[in-house]
This record gives sequence, structure tokens and C-alpha cells, in this order.
Amino acid sequence: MRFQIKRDQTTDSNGSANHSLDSFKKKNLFKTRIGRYIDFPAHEQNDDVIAGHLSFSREALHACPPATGSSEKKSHLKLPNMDDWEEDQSPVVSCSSGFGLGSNGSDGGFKSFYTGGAGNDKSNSEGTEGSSWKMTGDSFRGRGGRGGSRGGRGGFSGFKSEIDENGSDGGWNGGESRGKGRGGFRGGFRSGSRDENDENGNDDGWKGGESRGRGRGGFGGGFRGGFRDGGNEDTGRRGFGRENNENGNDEEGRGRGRGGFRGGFRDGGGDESGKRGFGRGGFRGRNEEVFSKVTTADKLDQEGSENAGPKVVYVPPPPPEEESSIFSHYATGINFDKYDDILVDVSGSNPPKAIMTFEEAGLCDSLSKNVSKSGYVKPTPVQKHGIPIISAGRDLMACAQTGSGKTAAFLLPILQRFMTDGVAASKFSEIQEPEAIIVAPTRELINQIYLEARKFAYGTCVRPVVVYGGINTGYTIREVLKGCNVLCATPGRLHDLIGRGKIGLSKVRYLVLDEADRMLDMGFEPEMRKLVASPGMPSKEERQTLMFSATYPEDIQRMAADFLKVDYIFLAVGVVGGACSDVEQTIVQVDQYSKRDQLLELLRATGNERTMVFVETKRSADFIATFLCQEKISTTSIHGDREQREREKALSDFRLGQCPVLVATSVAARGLDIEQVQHVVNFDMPSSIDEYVHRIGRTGRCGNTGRAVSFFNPESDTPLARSLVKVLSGAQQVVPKWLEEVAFSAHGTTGFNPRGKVFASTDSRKGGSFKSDEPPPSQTSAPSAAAAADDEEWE
Ligand SMILES: Nc1ncnc2c1ncn2[C@@H]1O[C@H](COP(=O)(O)OP(=O)(O)OP(=O)(O)O)[C@@H](O)[C@H]1O
Repeated sequence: MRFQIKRDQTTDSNGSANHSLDSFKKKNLFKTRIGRYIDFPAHEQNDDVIAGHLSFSREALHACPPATGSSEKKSHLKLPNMDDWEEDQSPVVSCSSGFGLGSNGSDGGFKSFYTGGAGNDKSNSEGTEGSSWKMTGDSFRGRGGRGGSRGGRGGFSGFKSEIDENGSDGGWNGGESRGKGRGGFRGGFRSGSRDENDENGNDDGWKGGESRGRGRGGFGGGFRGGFRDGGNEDTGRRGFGRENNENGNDEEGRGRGRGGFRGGFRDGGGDESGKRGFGRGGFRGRNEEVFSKVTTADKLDQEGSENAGPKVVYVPPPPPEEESSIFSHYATGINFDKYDDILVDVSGSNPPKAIMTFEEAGLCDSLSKNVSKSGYVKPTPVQKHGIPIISAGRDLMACAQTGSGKTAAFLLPILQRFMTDGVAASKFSEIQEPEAIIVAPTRELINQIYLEARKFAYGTCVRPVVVYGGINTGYTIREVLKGCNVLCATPGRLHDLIGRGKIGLSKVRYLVLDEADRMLDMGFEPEMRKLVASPGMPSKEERQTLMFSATYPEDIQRMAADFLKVDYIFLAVGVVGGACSDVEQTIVQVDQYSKRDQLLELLRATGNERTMVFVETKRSADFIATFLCQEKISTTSIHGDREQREREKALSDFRLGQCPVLVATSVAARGLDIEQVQHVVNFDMPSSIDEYVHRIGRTGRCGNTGRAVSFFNPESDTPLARSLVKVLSGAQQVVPKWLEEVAFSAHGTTGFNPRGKVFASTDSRKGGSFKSDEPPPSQTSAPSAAAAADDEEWE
């Protein structure tokens, strides 16, 4: 476990804190927060190491006076305990005695901002913060409104200026301006770091800081708004809208202040929405993320555009080139042959006949060889049906259970077509025009798909390329310009490259949406529509559009039809939205306060089994992973606030078994194919049943068996009960009596189940959805918590 101060504020590019304890003290920074806790083996948990990671000397550490109310010598490094957590959800390391706001949570929003120092009660004193603030004012003040924003923030900005490696003026200026308004805190920092990284000049930072400092936008959104709008005083609203940046620096604000505020803002203001934001839901992450959903468009900027924030310098290590690594695979499990027994429903006119073997797929030699080197002996059902459908030129919406080989089902026929017809895109062009574009919702998933494409295309003339956010754009462009036939992309970076004229769409023959229901829900639908309407993109009649997922809510199916030819084929392997029956599912009734102990007990019992622990919020992910490390369980974590380098490292440590426990938010729920994940734990139940199906599908893949244990807290999870009962019985799992009762009591009492979605039992064109006890589609097409729960997790 490694502690860092919050990285965007204080860490260098290696992820280590780069300032001294003195700088905290000097700048009245009395509190700081646990940042990331990565890669810090449990046995290294002692002051020396922790201090080392923070660049503190042991002496400095111990010279530090104890935190208020504590006589404990090491209280400056005291980890949060669950009680603190429950109250204020903010794991805080006290660096010294201090009085940052709201140590008990009531003013937690601002605590997040480390106001520290003087001025704690100068709340909202900037008249110019005006209406945006007031819109949700009550709630805002309730939690975080009393800001001490000037004093505290000013100090902090100074601090941050100080840590600007380059000592650029931008940082200082930002800091100064920040001092004037609460927004300044972030804005200034960003302006500083922007300067630091901005290759094109650095006045922006200054201006950003200034505007944020003065305007209401400054509070959190100001960072973005001010930044982008270059000093516009009136950027508050925009600022708020843009705050959810991928770099995670708004974490505290989202958690408390900003999340709530955002909620209010999106809902058009008013106390009610404000309350939602600032209420429990908001600060715990659910509501906050619901509301941030709309800002997906912003993520385009954040993800791809260098104009949108500090330049991303991370360049991922190149994937291994040795054949053995490229083709490394895990064995199919004992239930692989049972796939053949799953009922398959193919609808649409004249569906091509299924193949029974890979030989029947008519793959060229290279592809055939690559298939067998991958350990594939016979196709899975989705491959048996999907490959000939795609080869016949038909559009396809395919639904098959998690881990059943959907990726190869679309890659193989596409590559085969390219091998037959030849590919055009060449490296001698300044604009690359891929013949296939594959999109997926997360960086890790798209990278995995790319690796699969690279594997199957091995030794052929087809060149797959991957582009996603969080890595250096220049590097990405250079990779693309080396030639690109199959472009694997997350939407944000894709649009960015299209906008930069590096990717042309006119040669696209295949458009593939993996996790299609996710790609078409609230978060990504606009981006997908924008993509198909982009200049040069062939119309749906001229291209082939392929959609794959394990879940397809009916409303999404209907919408998906907009992207497909009228005669598309719907392929359902098993029950649409059904869970993988190779996963043994256990639902445990818990209350919120016993979860942690139960988790510990469970992990101790499972020993070194590779386990994914899903939690609902990024903050919880940090907290639970920290907690497990303390308990000497080697743990890492992945969530949307971690830098890409950290995310990839975490995943790699987990894959290699170096950290057998991975705590994850929903960012890791879909698609990830990791060998030997024997166990999934839903520490928090997900926001939707679809998410549940995807999460537990990280185990029990490709005929292997797995186990999933879910902590069900009736207080918060009852809306999921009915769908859960359905999924359990659909997968022939034991349904606990108490869950049936909860589900029954929920029935009729909740007219609208905001966390459930409509299952489509089959092709929605047949009108065959389970409607009897599920909410009507019109209701579920509202912004779903599911879509939102992980807003910032997705790309
Ligand atoms: N025919 C096959 N024979 C052996 N292994 C296969 C076959 N098809 C796929 N696999 C392997 O099964 C695993 C799961 O495949 P894949 O990731 O494509 O599943 P998926 O259906 O896309 O899952 P999810 O819904 O979680 O995205 C991969 O390791 C893949 O290499």
C-alpha cells in the first residue's frame, strides 16, 4: 500500500508526492487526504515507508503534532476507520492538528477542500457567486457552504503553486486568484499544472484561475469552466457542468459538495435537487453520478483534447511481442460443452445457417492458425451463429452470456473479410481511414479487444490500433498514423482524433458496438449518434453494424434499431440479460455496518483466490482497498479517478496474481476477461440488474465455474430485489426466502423501480419482454442509476 496525498494536487508524474511536510505546515494546510494506496505490500506498512512515499522524513513525520483530540503519536497518519467513514465518507489523513472544516462530516464538502487555516466561516461571501450557488444554496451551505473559502483556499492554492515543479507563474497566479473565491482552489491548481504541461503556451492557466477564483464556477466546475473559457467571469454554470474530469481531481467535491450541486444544477436547481445532491445519495456517490451523466460530452474533451486540461503524458508500455504472450490463453472449463445445450433464438429474415466448426467458417490459413494457437477448438454458440451472420453481410444485434466468446464472434468474420477483399488503409497517409471501427465503454476493455484483434490478425496485413483516453495524444496519433485498418476506440478519443483530422470515416465497412446496451444508453447515445452522423461515415445501408452484449434492456433494443438496417438479425443465446449459470450466486443479507467484517471473513476463507470486490463509488473503492491492505490482504484497486498508469498497473498486478484482490467500481464490470477470477463479491449491490449480471460475469468464464457473493442491504437494495430473484431463478440458483419476501413486499409498493430495467426476453420486435412485474419501458428509459453509477468510470 502506498499513500499519496491526492495526486492531482501534490504528486509528480511518477505518482509520488513531491512536497515536504513543511510545505503543508507553512501553508496552513492542516489536513490532507489519503490519495491512492497502490502497490504497497502489506509488510511495508510502517512509518518509514509511508513517509518515504510521501517524501516526508520519519523525523518530520513524528515532529508533526498529533491531530486534534488525539493523543496518538501517529495520528497524523491515522487511517480512517469505518465509523468515520460512515459519517463523512472521507478518508482523511490528519497531517497535523488542524481545523479543516467539518471533520465530523457536517461540513464535509468543504473539508474536502482542505480549507484549513483561517476563514472557516466566511461562507459564500463572494456576492458574485450569485445565482448558481443560490440555486442549491441551502443544501450547499448545509454541507459545505460555509467555506472559509478565501483563507483556506488561498492557502491551499499557494501550496499548490509551490508544488508546481516548474515553478511557473501560472500556478502562482492561479493561486492568487483562487484566494478570492472558493472556486479558485481547483482552478488555480489546474492553471498551475496546466502551465506546467501546456505545450502551447500558458496564459490559459492564469486566466482560468482568475475566473474561477472570482466566479461561482470556481468551486469545482470552475476548474474546467474557467479553464476552458479563458477567464470568463460568468462561467460558473459551465464550470459546474464540466467538472467531472477524468483526472479525478474533483473527487472530494463530487463526493459532497459538487456532486450535490451538480445534481441541483442539472435538475434546474431548486432545493429539492440540491438536497438530492447533498443528501446521502449525493455524497455517497449514487445520485452524484446520476447527475454527472449528462456531461459525457465533456468527457470527450477531457479524454482526448489537450485543450481540455493538463496534457496527459502517459504512454503505456507496448504489449508483448512474443508469440507465446500474444497467444497465451486460459483453458476452457468443464462446462464449455454445456454451451451447446443453451437455447438459441435467431430472429430476422433469412438468417444464415449456423456453423458447427471453425473449419466451416471458411477462415483463411493465417486466421485458422491463429484461432487454433489461441486454443479455440470449437466455436461457442454465439460464434456458431454470429460468424455466418456477419460473413453474410447482415447487421446483427447479438446477446450472449458473459464470457461466452462474443469478441471472437465479431473479430473473426471481419478479419476474414479483410483477408479476402484486401485492406486499403495505409501508413503513407496523414489521415487514416480504418475499415472497421470497434467501440467499447472503457479503456481497459477496448485495450483487451485490441489485443484480441492483434492476436487474430497476427501475421496478416491487417493492422489493428487502439486509442483511448488517459494516454498521451501524440503517442496515440503516431500509432494511428503507422496505419490503421481496425480501430479499437473509446468514444471520446475517437471523436477527438476525428476532429483532429487523423481519422477519416469514409472507408468504414464495419461499425461494432461492444457492450452495445451501454454504448447506447444515456451516457454514450449522443456520442454514438454523433459518430454515425459524422462527415464521411457511410450510412447504415452502406456499412455493417454489429452490436454485442450480455444484456439488452428493451428500450435500448428499440433505440439500437436506429443504427441498424431494417432487416438486422437478432441473436439471443439463452435468456437475454440472463446471468451465466456457471456462476454460483449467493446473496447475503447484511446491514451497512457489518459489510466490512463480512468481507474480511469471506476473503480470509477464500485464501489466495483471485477475487474482484465491487463497490459503488470510487471513494469506497479507495477506502475498502485501504482497509484490506491494513488487514494484510494484498489488494489493489481500479476506478475512474485513478490515473491510467495506475489503472493499468492495478489490472496487471491482479492478472498476474501479485494482488489477488481487486477492489473495483463498475469500470471493471463489463467485458474484462481475467484468468482465474474465482470469486466476485458485490460489497455494494450495483445500481441495476444488468450491472449485476456483468459484474458476476467476471468469473465463470468460458465454461469455467465461479462464485459470486453479494451483500444485500434491504435498506438500500430493495428496489433490485425483484429483478434479482428473476436473475437467480433464471440461472437455476437458490433464491433465499428472505429475498423473495423482500421482493414480494417491494412489489406493488414501488410503482417505479429506478434501479431495475426491463428485461427483454427476446427480440423486442417480437414484443416479447417480461412486462408483468417490471416497470414499463417509458419509465426505465429515464436516466438510469445504472448508467450513472459509474459515470466517470466510463470513457
Ligand atoms: N471458441 C472458443 N474456444 C475457447 N476459448 C474461447 C472461445 N471463444 C472465446 N474463448 C475465450 O473465452 C474467453 C471469454 O471470451 P470473451 O471475452 O470474448 O467473452 P464475452 O462473451 O465477450 O464476455 P463479456 O460478456 O464478459 O464481454 C476469452 O478468454 C476467449 O479467448
